[in-house]
Amino acid sequence: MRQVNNFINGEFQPADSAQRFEKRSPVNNQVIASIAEASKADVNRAVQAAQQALKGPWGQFTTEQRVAMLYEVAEEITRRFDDFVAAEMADTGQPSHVMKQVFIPRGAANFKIFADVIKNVASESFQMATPDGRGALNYALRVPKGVIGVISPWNAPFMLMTWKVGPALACGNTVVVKPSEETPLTATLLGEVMNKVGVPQGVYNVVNGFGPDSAGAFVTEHPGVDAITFTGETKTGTAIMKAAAEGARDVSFEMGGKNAGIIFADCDFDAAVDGIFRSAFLNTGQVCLGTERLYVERPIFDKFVQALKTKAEAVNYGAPTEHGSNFGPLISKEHQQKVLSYYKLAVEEGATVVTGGGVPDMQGELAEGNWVQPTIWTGLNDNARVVQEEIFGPCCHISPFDREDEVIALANDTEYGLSTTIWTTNLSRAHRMAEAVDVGITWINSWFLRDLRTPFGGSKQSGIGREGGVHSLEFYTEMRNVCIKL
Ligand SMILES: NC(=O)c1ccc[n+]([C@@H]2O[C@H](COP(=O)([O-])OP(=O)(O)OC[C@H]3O[C@@H](n4cnc5c(N)ncnc54)[C@H](O)[C@@H]3O)[C@@H](O)[C@H]2O)c1
Ligand SMILES: O=C/C=C/C=C(\O)C(=O)O
Repeated sequence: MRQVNNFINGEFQPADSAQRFEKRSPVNNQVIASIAEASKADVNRAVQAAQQALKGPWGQFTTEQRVAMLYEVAEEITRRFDDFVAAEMADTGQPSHVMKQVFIPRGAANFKIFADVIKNVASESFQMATPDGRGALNYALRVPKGVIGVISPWNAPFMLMTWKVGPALACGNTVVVKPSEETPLTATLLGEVMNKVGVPQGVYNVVNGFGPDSAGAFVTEHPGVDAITFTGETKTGTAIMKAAAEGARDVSFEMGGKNAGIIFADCDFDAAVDGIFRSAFLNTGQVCLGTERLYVERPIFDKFVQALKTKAEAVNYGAPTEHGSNFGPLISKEHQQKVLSYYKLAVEEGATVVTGGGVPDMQGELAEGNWVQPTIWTGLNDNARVVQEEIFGPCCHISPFDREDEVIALANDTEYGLSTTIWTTNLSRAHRMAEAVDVGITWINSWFLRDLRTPFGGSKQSGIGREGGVHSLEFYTEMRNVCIKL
């Protein structure tokens, strides 16, 4: 069985305490790896290594040298593409085409984009008048923040972890990464890449373990960690923010969502059905940007529900290694139980189950996997728990609407504000809607179409701060103003 160790100061090391935990496959719940569980002492060593690296060669690198190194990291990820695809498929059980087309290429892209940003960003400068008439010149310097704690989730592990490690390193910081306990494999593989291309020891460290009273809390509570970037559930973000308050350390948070999809009758119908099918069911619904509430203009409501149902009923369940499978399991038994509890609750709350609502009939060892059916409901009020709470499964509730102001109010009736996907051919309406829906990311006639230079993040309880392009620099660098009296 695969033995996964922590990666500290450029070395793969078992835990100080020799403690380990098991990683199970989502497709059949067989144990596939044994993971070293980092103790407080291990996290301490990782933070110290990261602090030392700031003072060592990495701290002396010019921007050009860092940029060249990050390009090499991206190229080595691409050279080892198949290893990353295999590791991520083993961890998540998701289909190979999703890994190959979206998640693993994004890992390499996340290093390249921030190398390009840091290479091209200009420094801000202001000239000012002074009473003696000679004036003064101000200019801003950007310096690394220090050791960045990276706490990442399981749903798109490599993409979401590198989305933070890329900019952190581009800006000259060092990192201590705590990947999700459910998906440690690609963060570990990245350690091999770092060593291969010669990233100095201590720049990239990985400690494995859980959240509270474990590696997650040890990282976020460590006074040597200068700032924390986190992707995960809103309630975890709340706990991490409390830890970050000690020492008044900065945070960047990407958190939960209960994203609304809005379909107007004038949309390109087939494109809208395809887009919503992806947004509700890609990655078995385990995408923070996914649609769990759908509002469809009344004239096309019945036709839309029927079209989405037909597509949902045509998925091919299967392990990623099985030919033709395009729909994977949920990440864990625990998450399967959570999603199924919402399937039950929907019925109790009075939903009409259009399709799904249970577990598919799987054969052989796959019967032990964390499968659920893609599920569509109608008929619930907007205040039903199923319409208000993030489920993070392959499911959505569809309501009809009649007026623009009505659907804006419905879309905004949530504590979250991550993203929305709006389908209409009326450009004026698209602009109006984009201003009115209170989210960080609005997609018009598309979903999850990503330009990595754009600001990415959520409003309300979906996030704090924006990452992407130059916006990442706000968090990953400290800005200093220099004022020169002329
Ligand atoms: N907004 C976004 O960009 C975005 C992207 C992906 C996922 N998400 C959200 O992530 C969630 C799913 O991921 P998850 O279940 O892995 O999230 P999670 O919050 O349970 O865990 C995320 C990470 O935090 C760690 N953690 C848990 N408790 C901690 C604590 N007290 N201190 C420090 N670390 C702790 C976990 O071990 C894991 O590494 C969903 O809510 C989803 O919406 C958001
Ligand atoms: O599941 C959440 C997906 C988040 C996506 C990103 O963070 C990204 O595309 O950069």
